[in-house]
Amino acid sequence: MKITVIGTGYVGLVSGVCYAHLGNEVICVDKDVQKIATLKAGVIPIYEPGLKELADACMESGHLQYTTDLGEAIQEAEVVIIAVGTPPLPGGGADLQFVEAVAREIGANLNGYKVIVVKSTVPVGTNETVEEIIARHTIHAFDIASVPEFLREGTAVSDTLNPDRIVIGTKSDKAADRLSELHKPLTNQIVITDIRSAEMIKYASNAFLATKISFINEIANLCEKVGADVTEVAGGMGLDKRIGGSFLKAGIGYGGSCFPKDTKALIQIAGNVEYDFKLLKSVVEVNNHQRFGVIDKLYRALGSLQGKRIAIWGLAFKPDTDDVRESPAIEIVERLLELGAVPAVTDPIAMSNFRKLINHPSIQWSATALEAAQGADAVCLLTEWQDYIQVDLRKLEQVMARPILIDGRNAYSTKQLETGRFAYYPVGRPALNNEDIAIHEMI
Ligand SMILES: NC(=O)c1ccc[n+]([C@@H]2O[C@H](COP(=O)([O-])OP(=O)(O)OC[C@H]3O[C@@H](n4cnc5c(N)ncnc54)[C@H](O)[C@@H]3O)[C@@H](O)[C@H]2O)c1
Ligand SMILES: O=c1ccn([C@@H]2O[C@H](COP(=O)(O)OP(=O)(O)O[C@H]3O[C@H](CO)[C@@H](O)[C@H](O)[C@H]3O)[C@@H](O)[C@H]2O)c(=O)[nH]1
Repeated sequence: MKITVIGTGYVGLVSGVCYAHLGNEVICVDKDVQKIATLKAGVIPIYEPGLKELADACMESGHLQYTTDLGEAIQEAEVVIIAVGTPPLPGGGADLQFVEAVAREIGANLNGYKVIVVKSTVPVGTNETVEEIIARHTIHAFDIASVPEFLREGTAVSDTLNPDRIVIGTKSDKAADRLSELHKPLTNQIVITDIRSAEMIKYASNAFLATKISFINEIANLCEKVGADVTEVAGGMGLDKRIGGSFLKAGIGYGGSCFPKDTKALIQIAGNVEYDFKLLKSVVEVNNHQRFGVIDKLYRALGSLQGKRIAIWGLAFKPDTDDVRESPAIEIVERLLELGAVPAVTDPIAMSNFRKLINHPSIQWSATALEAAQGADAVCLLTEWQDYIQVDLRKLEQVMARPILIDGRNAYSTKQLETGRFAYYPVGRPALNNEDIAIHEMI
């Protein structure tokens, strides 16, 4: 099938490469001239395991092309996929300007029947707006379909090639058949539904996963007070098939380009029809608060943070990505700076993206975990990178000024900790060797 994917971000690039890998003829388009030049040179502008190898092979086989020429790319295609960004507006709603601009371009360039797919995450009703915009600019027939994307960053290629389901929302049998044909090699689990339900499935899925995370974080906070261990609790809960064990890892809360944005957008979608989504508002509130548990524990361990060197391990919102969008590390580092601490930050690949957001003179940029920990009063693990989990704790203890380890991701086992004398503060599990100095009301 001839496919054009508009937008070569995490979703557009990964989807385009994977469709090409399946043997389709794919053109990936972006208006960012620099990005397309980089891609043409064989360099992948995002960190995503396995993507480069797949993209190289598809380029070599001639199944994948990159261009900035949107008009020609649209004319070449049987299926046009919109995968541009829908970033949050200041009020929390989704900014649809990129989607709408692309719709106008599609309308202006249609040269015959095509299936137009909206893969970007968009509020309910947006596909209908896209349809109207295209129709206003063309005399040609076309069908519209909502095919939301469920990939996760860091595992985007394997998620795309092995999806749990493909959702196709359309009122056209022809579009449903064509898109089922395209996705059949990936899964038998193809859900054909109406457009509005497809749009809602995406938001409801993200909101539900975010709810699981906030729920387990609340249970973790309670576990700390009653002396239970949240990892045991989550393990015991997750064995119930009705609950399921995934997305029950307590920590410093969710970040990234999707959960924070999509939960707020769904609250606004509800508000627009005078529905007060109380549960989801609480999910967001719990998440916003959860990250400051790290600061609270630093206070308990150290008292005043003025002048204290605090090593921050991990800046990305999760491992295996260089994405720092809405990473809890941002507000944690900002709070440390406000409190007069000296954050010594490190991340295997997200440092330069983080530096674009915060470049305060007090921040010590460290190349390795041990360098950040050198002379530190405490280490805070914020992203569970393998390198950090496997660090030699004996060596760590030797380089630190005080052996205090705040584990924001419950990444260390009790067995690992037996080797050192760390005052250890996990999330929702009993602390070890702690002699709390001060307990402050932080928020
Ligand atoms: N990032 C994820 O993990 C993920 C997963 C599922 C769904 N989504 C959703 O998919 C959409 C895309 O997300 P992303 O993270 O890939 O975004 P992104 O910001 O990484 O990439 C968007 C790309 O679209 C390009 N673009 C914007 N306007 C354009 C135009 N007129 N013509 C051509 N290119 C244009 C931009 O230059 C950019 O390269 C969003 O709606 C997002 O919510 C994202
Ligand atoms: O048990 C858990 C699971 C995740 N997280 C955090 O939640 C955030 C999001 O993680 P994850 O879902 O793995 O990454 P994303 O790439 O943001 O993917 C989510 O957002 C995408 C964009 O909409 C969707 O396509 C995916 O299905 C959805 O999982 C990260 O900060 C994680 O640290 C937890 O704190 N506890």
